[in-house]
Amino acid sequence: MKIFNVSQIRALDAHTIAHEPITSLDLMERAAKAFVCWYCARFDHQQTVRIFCGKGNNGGDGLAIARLLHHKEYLVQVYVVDYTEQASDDFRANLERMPQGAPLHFIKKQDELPAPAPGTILIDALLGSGLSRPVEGLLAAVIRAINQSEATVLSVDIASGLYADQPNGPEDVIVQPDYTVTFQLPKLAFMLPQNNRFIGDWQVVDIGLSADFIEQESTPYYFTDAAVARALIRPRLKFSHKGTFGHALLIAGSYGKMGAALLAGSACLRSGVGLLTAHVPRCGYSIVQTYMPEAMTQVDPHEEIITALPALEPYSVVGMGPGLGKDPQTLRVLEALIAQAQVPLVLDADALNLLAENPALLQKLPQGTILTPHPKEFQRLAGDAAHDYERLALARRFARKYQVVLCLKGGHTAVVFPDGTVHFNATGNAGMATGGTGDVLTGVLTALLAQKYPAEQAAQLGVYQHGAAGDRAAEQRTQTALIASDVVENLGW
Ligand SMILES: NC(=O)C1=CN([C@@H]2O[C@H](COP(=O)(O)OP(=O)(O)OC[C@H]3O[C@@H](n4cnc5c(N)ncnc54)[C@H](OP(=O)(O)O)[C@@H]3O)[C@@H](O)[C@H]2O)[C@@H](O)CC1
Ligand SMILES: [K+]
Repeated sequence: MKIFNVSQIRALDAHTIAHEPITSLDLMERAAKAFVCWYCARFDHQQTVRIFCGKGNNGGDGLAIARLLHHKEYLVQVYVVDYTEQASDDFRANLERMPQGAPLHFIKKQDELPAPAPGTILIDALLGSGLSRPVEGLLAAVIRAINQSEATVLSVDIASGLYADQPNGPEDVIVQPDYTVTFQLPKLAFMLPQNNRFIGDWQVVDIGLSADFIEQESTPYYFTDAAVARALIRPRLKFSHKGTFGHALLIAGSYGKMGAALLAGSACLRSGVGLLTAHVPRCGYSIVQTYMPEAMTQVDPHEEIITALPALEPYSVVGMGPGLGKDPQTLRVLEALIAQAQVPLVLDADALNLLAENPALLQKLPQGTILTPHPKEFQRLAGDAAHDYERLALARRFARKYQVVLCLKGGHTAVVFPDGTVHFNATGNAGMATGGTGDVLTGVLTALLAQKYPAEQAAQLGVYQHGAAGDRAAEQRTQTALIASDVVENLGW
């Protein structure tokens, strides 16, 4: 699925109106119906719905939603925030369409706001993607009141006050919804951790905007959902043998951190690799042999850390990083690996920290190497960013410059290709913010590269499946109880 910026969304809107063709008022009606359909599937007639409308098209949506819910005999109260004389044409048309007797209130001053009523549903249709400046005055007061209420808050298209494709200021007044129901395509703002409070559980509803336009319009931003991920999966053919699926080498673990090697290794085994060899310090020998009978073990000469690179000939991919530590001898191994590797690499955790401390190595990374930093590791690699949009720009430049695939881990992990395109991931949950889940991802990616998935597709599919396994684990266990081994247990596609 593509993600468009605001001017592209406007162009898509205009293209649909001109070429379907459909009037903008009918398109607004379609959007309102899609919202109402979503609403009615989740909320019953018991709760009063308070709909707060601005005077642009987002407010027009709000009025149309109010009329449709009123006809369905929901208990609706409509509040038009009358902060300006200006109003969009479709807002005005929908105001005229409000049925006689529908409870419609105009709010000109803050003291005309209704008293809070816990248990109500608030629909936020104040401002949509047309936001052009920080919210002030009466609108800001209404937003503050919405945020202070104990009601369930639903934003139409996007939380009022939140920019769809650029950073907000720290003092900006923005609705904090429980849900955002957005039209046709997700907004870039939904992907970024800094907007966490201003998104809630977001859902896309289809309003039939031009599929041709969406296909032809180019964008650097994409969303990897179930359909995209499914299309990436290669079937395992009947006459395959273990050689078909590659032989992975995993260099991981140190004294006290053998768990990282086990998590990465078992995830690799559960992700379809043909053969796995784990290269671990001597202290890890019986641990790996006992816990992962399916893997072969190569022991390092050193008891506690990795100090030697094994001969690489047998292997079709190398994953390095989980639980390594940063000893100078381990750095030598990483340097040798980067210099000698003729196969794809996955570098994670301490391998990334070693890279950050030795940036000259970045220039030497084989093309298509996958790096999987969490935000702190990325900061060490690429420097500071003032906000998430800047971090995204930094990530795109980094991936282009070093011709690597970056998996910038987070709520919607951003998989950045060497061409600078960004593929945000749909799956995963906050339960996965716990030690070891990153090691699991390294194992999954290593297995996919062993199976000859190109680095870009391995990253996109691996990140998706890792998150999906985490979602299944959270369903079984709850997010609170989820641990990294549960993610391994739930791998499989
Ligand atoms: N995409 C689609 O295909 C469809 C989109 N639809 C809906 O349209 C919405 C976008 O509509 P929209 O462009 O009219 O924007 P919206 O945000 O309602 O209002 C803009 C107005 O507010 C003003 N304004 C801006 N910032 C302000 C501020 N801080 N404080 C005060 N005022 C401010 C701004 O003024 P201006 O910048 O011009 O000075 C302008 O007058 C979209 O989110 C979706 O809900 C659906 O109906 C159907 C299909
Ligand atoms: K809104």
